Amino acid sequence: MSATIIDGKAYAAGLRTRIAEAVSGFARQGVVPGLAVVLVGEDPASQIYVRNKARQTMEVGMSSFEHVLPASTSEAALLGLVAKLNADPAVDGILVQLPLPKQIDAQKVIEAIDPAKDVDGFHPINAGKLMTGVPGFVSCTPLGCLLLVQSVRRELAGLDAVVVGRSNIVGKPMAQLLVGQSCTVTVAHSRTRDLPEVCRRADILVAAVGRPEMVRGDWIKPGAIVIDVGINRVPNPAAGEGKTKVVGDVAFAEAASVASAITPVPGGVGPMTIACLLRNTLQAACVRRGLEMPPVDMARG
Ligand SMILES: NC(=O)C1=CN([C@@H]2O[C@H](COP(=O)(O)OP(=O)(O)OC[C@H]3O[C@@H](n4cnc5c(N)ncnc54)[C@H](OP(=O)(O)O)[C@@H]3O)[C@@H](O)[C@H]2O)C=CC1
Ligand SMILES: Nc1nc(=O)c2c([nH]1)NC[C@@H]1CN(c3ccc(C(=O)N[C@@H](CCC(=O)O)C(=O)O)cc3)C=[N+]21
Repeated sequence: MSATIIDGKAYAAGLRTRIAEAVSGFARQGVVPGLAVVLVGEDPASQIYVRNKARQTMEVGMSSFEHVLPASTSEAALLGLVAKLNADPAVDGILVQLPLPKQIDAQKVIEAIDPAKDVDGFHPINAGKLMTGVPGFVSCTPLGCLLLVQSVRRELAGLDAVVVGRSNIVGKPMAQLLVGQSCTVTVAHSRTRDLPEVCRRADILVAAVGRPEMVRGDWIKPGAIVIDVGINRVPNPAAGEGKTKVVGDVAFAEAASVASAITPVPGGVGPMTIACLLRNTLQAACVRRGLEMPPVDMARG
């Protein structure tokens, strides 16, 4: 293995420390940023994950408002809660955990969130701002990915970037951010012809597909920076019957022998997503109160 392993867990911890410092500064002025997280349904993995967010929110000194609703919740009831959170002055950021149960139109819910509190950056207003280069909220996962790329390479202008995946929450905003850094960006997806060949052109390869270890070592350009967004739970018979483990969308060991830098799963993009959520909540708290956003996004954590 020759690649630098990009330690997202450590970077995220550094980012949270800088956020906590900024929050304690604001606390002296009587300002406490607040994040509301809404979970619909009892999926145990999501519950653990939402609890994790709540813990990290409180650890940086922010208020956390957790709303866990039954899977049978109606769209109207969820829209009602969103309206209440929009109007609540103690709430700076609102995150409604996706996916939502099928009786609820997720797009309707996303569009109901006040864009000034949309710390996920999923509202069309914020997506449009990203596309047009206007400051707004940038989706947490792509933002975290960009910070990790920049932790190993500051200047990205002119590099060829390939993003595999075109979802609204990861692939598309990731591509926009890389265009913003003057990369030449290709967005690949399930209809892409000869995906391995497309990936081999990438100086920066971002895999956001949701297919365990799909990207192989021989798809990687020697010296490339590889960012693995995938979170896939797969059986792990080596650890015992019925045991599982989490793997990314990239075959890690193979890729690490070709790339110059690579993010692991777990411990790469995932922890950055939550840290960026807290970062965006701080931004929301600043913008809503006319305060200046402290510089928390330095390169190295
Ligand atoms: N680490 C983190 O913080 C986060 C991780 N994730 C993880 O990232 C992954 C992607 O998430 P998300 O964007 O929400 O997923 P989606 O399912 O919304 O999108 C997946 C994308 O991958 C494309 N795709 C699927 N199969 C192939 C294939 N065989 N070849 C090429 N492209 C393919 C799809 O193409 P098409 O559009 O043509 O269908 C689609 O654009 C998942 O593993 C998810 O768990 C997600 C969010 C946060
Ligand atoms: N409105 C909304 N916003 C989201 O940002 C959002 C969402 N809905 N729905 C689900 C996806 C997924 N996602 C992850 C965040 C952190 C980790 C994370 O911290 N992962 C750790 C642990 C992985 C594990 O062991 O399970 C790691 O990669 O090291 C993973 C996945 C945010 N999402």
